Amino acid sequence: MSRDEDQQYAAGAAADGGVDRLVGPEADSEESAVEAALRPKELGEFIGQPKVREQLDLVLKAARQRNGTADHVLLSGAPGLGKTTLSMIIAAEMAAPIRITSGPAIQHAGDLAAILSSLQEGEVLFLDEIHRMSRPAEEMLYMAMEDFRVDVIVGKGPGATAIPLELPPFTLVGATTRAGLLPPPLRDRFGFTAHMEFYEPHELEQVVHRSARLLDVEIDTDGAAEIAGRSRGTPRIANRLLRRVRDYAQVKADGSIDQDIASRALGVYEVDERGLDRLDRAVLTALLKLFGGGPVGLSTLSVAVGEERETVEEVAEPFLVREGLLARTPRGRIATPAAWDHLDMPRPTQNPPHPPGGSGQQGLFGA
Ligand SMILES: Nc1ncnc2c1ncn2[C@@H]1O[C@H](COP(=O)(O)OP(=O)(O)OP(=O)(O)O)[C@@H](O)[C@H]1O
Repeated sequence: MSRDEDQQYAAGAAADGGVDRLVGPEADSEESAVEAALRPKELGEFIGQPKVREQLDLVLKAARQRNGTADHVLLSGAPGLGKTTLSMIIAAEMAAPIRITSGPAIQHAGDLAAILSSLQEGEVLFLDEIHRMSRPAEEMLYMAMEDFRVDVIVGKGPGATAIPLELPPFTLVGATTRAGLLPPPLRDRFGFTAHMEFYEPHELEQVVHRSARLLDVEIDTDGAAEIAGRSRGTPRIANRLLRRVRDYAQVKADGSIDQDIASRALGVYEVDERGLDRLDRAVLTALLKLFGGGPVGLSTLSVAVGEERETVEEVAEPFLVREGLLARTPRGRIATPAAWDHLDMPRPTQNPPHPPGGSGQQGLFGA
């Protein structure tokens, strides 16, 4: 297909709202049904995270042998790495039902009491974003986790009384993107804590192959590798990119995916070989072209790319930092040598020029 045809395809995709932050790690509102279909259902099907799998397998097997309830589990890690999936696997492996809720949905202790008091014996309670629960709910959870009991407060003021309520044993699976935000008394009440890492490219390749099989799409090894390499270490993004490449293959070719199709399709969606999208590249390009690689302040950089400060800081920068393309320093943002290479720009041979009114200090290329 010609470049013009690809551009027309891109315009059509944009009109569908399809190109907006294709590489964002959070699920978008329409994604949950598709994700449900692609979730591994048992531990043996779960790809990657070998240590977490091995340890969790022991925890669950031991609980089953004792005919007991599994210890409370805390899962931490970036969005889209499989925390929800793993919580469902825990329930399935324990042949237990699962209740799913999230920290922001529990604003009052009463909300939590209602959920806890309706749990069945052995049920798994998945509490996503557990670090965003209200303080009173969090305190109620301490007792529930440790003693399987809550005090329900009836009445207000001096006449208020606490009525103790026994709970059946249950397994709490808490998920958080930042374990460090949890108060230590809460963290300490989990019997098993697992940190989920970003996935290796070969693991994401397996995710892509598995999802392609479930979606009934033909894909070869190089096609899967191409998608995996652009998926930012995140299965959710790998699955999303696969679906977009599938669209392209269906509309523009015979429906099967090879490296050429994958690379053209993701070119249309402006996701480059390393997984950077348009916003990431705009930030990097401004940093290199306008500010000679920095250091430059976040506000200035944001104005230069026409985005909010928060967008640059929270949406673009974390991945650029993780990829070793940008560094945050007390003097401002600086590009690393790898950034010049990635954008195919010659590395400056001496100290980069300083931004107008800049600090006059040296960037990574400094002596
Ligand atoms: N190890 C894995 N193997 C295969 N597919 C996976 C794996 N981990 C995640 N996925 C897929 O990635 C998608 C996102 O996973 P999941 O919803 O579990 O992530 P999460 O960490 O709970 O994200 P969030 O924090 O945003 O809720 C799901 O469709 C799931 O099928």
